[in-house]
Amino acid sequence: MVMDVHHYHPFSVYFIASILFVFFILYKLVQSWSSSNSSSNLPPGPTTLPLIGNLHQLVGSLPHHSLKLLADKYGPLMHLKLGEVSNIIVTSPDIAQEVLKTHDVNFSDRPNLASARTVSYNNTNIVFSPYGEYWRQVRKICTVELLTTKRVQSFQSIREEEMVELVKKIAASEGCAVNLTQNIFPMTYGIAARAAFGKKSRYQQVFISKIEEQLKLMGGFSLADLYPSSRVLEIAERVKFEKIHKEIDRVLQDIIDEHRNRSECEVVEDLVDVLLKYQQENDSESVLTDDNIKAVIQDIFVGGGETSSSVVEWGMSELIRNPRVMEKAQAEVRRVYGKKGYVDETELQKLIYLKSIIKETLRLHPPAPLLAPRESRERCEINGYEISSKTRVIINAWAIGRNAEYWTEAESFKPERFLNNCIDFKGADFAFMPFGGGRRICPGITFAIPNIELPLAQLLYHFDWKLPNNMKNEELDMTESGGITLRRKNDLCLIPITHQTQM
Ligand code: HEM
Repeated sequence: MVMDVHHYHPFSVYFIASILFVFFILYKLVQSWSSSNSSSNLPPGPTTLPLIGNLHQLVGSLPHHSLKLLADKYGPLMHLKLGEVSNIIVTSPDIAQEVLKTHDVNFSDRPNLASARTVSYNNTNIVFSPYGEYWRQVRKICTVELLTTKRVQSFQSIREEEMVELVKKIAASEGCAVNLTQNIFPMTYGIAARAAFGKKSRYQQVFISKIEEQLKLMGGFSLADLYPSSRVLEIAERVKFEKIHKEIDRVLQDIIDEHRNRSECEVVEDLVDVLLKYQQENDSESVLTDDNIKAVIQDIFVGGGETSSSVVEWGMSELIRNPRVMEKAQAEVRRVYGKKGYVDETELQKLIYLKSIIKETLRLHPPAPLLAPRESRERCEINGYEISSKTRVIINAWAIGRNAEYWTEAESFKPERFLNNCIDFKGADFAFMPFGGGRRICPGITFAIPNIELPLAQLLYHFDWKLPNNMKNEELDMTESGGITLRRKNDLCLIPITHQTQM
């Protein structure tokens, strides 16, 4: 009996404590549920669940797909709670215009994401730096020194050299299946690397593979970004990236040191030189640290390599699936370059049909389907709904590009829709914005376009193409992969047949 009492007492204390704890959790859940479902003036959206909000509604397919399905039900301005964070999802050109034009300044911030902090040297790259003086400064250096039309033209010989290598490699596999994906990505990265840190660096290959590894880790939603109040998740996120970040950092520091130590006469100025010069010349207040420089070089490298390659890859995929378009494009390229006998940059302006093919590819396969996340700085109203400060903004450019209200036969690949009109991707047409819009629009458009036009023109001029294993054109798999950019899930493998040019 005595034993029983002794045994019973401690148990009952734990028991009561556990009951109280369960009640406390239930109370918190109900509280968070009712607060997230009660605000009357939020944009419409599905009911949120305790703790996870609407996360369960994004499970199972790629985020831009599930967000489109939800928007079909709840409208083009939708509210979702993802984890503990309020988001608005924009799925129409009108609302995109409100965000990117009418309220441009208010939505020019980026959220402070745990997943980005380590790799972006504490948000000191261009993409993730908060809207303000530092962002203005680094963005300006890059646009003025690297991304102007004149500077981009000066990289012409780099592009042409890399293309010759590509054509040679493909021609060597005449009649056999070639993995185009594995040829295109390194080539475009090679161009970006040479523009950013000069003549082929001995670090180039290792840098490319490390960056690809890092991009894979960055794909998908990160728990730490969904629950920013959790210190544990934040630390876990940092640990996840620490090893790869250290490796990349070592390569970048070597590149910077190598640039510092070389003699002036051997220099053809590249981005690293420009940033180092800026570092030396400026007063201590606006000086760039080595970490700032590394953050910016990474931006240019990833922006310059990853996105343009995926457009070339999707463009070739669509051309194979649409033989009529392929023939018309080949006829144009072969007519324009027929006399010359080779493709260079001087005639690219004449490839009107190819340009419309690239626009159509960007409409259906924007490399950044949800652009880059934004965050509101202050409370504001859109369409009569209240958007509080620090709300994250996701613009579903992929869904807007496929919206049947704005595009006829929206799911079909029809480059002709871009002929004889001036719809462009420079930020004025909110139904078509693969490069985003407003003051944080992609600054790399001028750099990107020749990196897409030139390889496509080469591939169309030199080769006819067919699918391996007697596959029919329409059977080509077009599944997308999840990740930071919208790549093909499976590599694109095609058989090249060298085209005999008639002089
Ligand atoms: C087809 C090629 C490309 C596509 C589709 C693309 C797309 C984008 C998008 C959607 C954004 C976010 C814009 C926004 O928030 O509204 C962005 C930002 C950015 N892109 Fe690109 N990009 C491409 C090529 C490039 C290139 C070649 C570079 C540099 C050489 C580059 C550098 C950047 C940078 C630095 C930002 C951050 C801008 C800021 O936050 O102020 N991009 N890009």
